[in-house]
Amino acid sequence: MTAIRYELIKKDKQTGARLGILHTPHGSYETPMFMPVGTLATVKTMSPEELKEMGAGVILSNTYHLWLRPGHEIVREAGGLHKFMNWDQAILTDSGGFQVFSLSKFRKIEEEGVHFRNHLSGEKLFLSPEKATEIQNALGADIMMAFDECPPFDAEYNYMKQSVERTSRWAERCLKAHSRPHDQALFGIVQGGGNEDLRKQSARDLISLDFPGYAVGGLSVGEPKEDMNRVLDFTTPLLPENKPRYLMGVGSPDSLIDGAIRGIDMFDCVLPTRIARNGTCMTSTGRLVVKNAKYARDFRPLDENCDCYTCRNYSRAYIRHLIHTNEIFGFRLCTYHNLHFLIKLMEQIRQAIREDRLQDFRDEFFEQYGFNKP
Ligand SMILES: O=c1[nH]cnc2cc3nc(NCCN4CCOCC4)[nH]c3cc12
Repeated sequence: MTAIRYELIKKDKQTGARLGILHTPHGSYETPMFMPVGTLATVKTMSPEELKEMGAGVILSNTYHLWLRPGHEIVREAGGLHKFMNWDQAILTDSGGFQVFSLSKFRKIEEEGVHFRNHLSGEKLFLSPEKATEIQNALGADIMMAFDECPPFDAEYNYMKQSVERTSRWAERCLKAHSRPHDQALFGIVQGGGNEDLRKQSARDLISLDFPGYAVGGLSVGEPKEDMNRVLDFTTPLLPENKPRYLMGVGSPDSLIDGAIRGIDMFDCVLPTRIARNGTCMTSTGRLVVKNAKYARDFRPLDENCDCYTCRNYSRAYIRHLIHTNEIFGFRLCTYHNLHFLIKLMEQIRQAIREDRLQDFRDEFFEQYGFNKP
């Protein structure tokens, strides 16, 4: 018996989307789902109560960042991440591989692991599949990720092939090092860039190791959205229907819809929380940069179709004033709204799957939001 179980409820008749339930030791959640990112054991400016109020279920934290600060041993002594951050729902931790590649200029990849520098102090560090697994076992997230390499999307074919094969060997080492498989589900991460044969090889290798869930990695790294969709078109069908599929680092409204259409169940991204702190908000008619002077006397809510706490109680003029004066409450109001917007979008996607009309929903949403039609 593994820590999590994916229950397939129904498939959309118009697309490759599916409605499911992800059962975890900290609750069961409908999929497709969006997972807010709380890199340093907090979804920036949000309290656990506010996250629950808006319908957040699974949230993310980052192995690399928590390893550096406060250190995984402190989190272990606190009783694990759930206790430490007072979050009694589900948690997923990324394995640190992506952060090493995205944060550290100097890095040396060897079979054993990756040598790199602490992005804060410059001190030399080393992460291996075993170390990344030990850290995640100490953090105690319900879902943890295998230690992988996320190469550039346009990496040279032979490099990409070597990287996929090493990531598969690392995945097996993570499984062997994993000390709590009944409490924490370890997901494998499919790599291979934009190469169909390498994606097939990576999926085959990982499926042979029988993970309880699979992530599609190596995407949302700057490649055009058409490339991401093309890769998903031939990758998600390779993955077992009865296991969850997680597309890492994806969180714009169009990509969430297009990922769900291609059979993705789980998404995460810093986008909604990051742009909120810059005063940029997602609304049903497109992005709204509330700090723009044109909203100085606009007393409407951010989004007239939204019933979130922010939109029920505050105006664009007030939020603009807060962002303009660098008031933290302004960041909180925009963050609350953006996360609520994406969590509600996932509910609309799930309802469209129930009604076998996700393609129609995509067309309506793209039209209203202002995304160009395919
Ligand atoms: O292959 C991966 N392996 C393990 N973790 C990942 C995390 C990932 N996160 C992204 N993209 C995040 C892109 N963000 C979009 C918003 O702005 C910040 C970056 N792509 C990712 C790929 C991987």
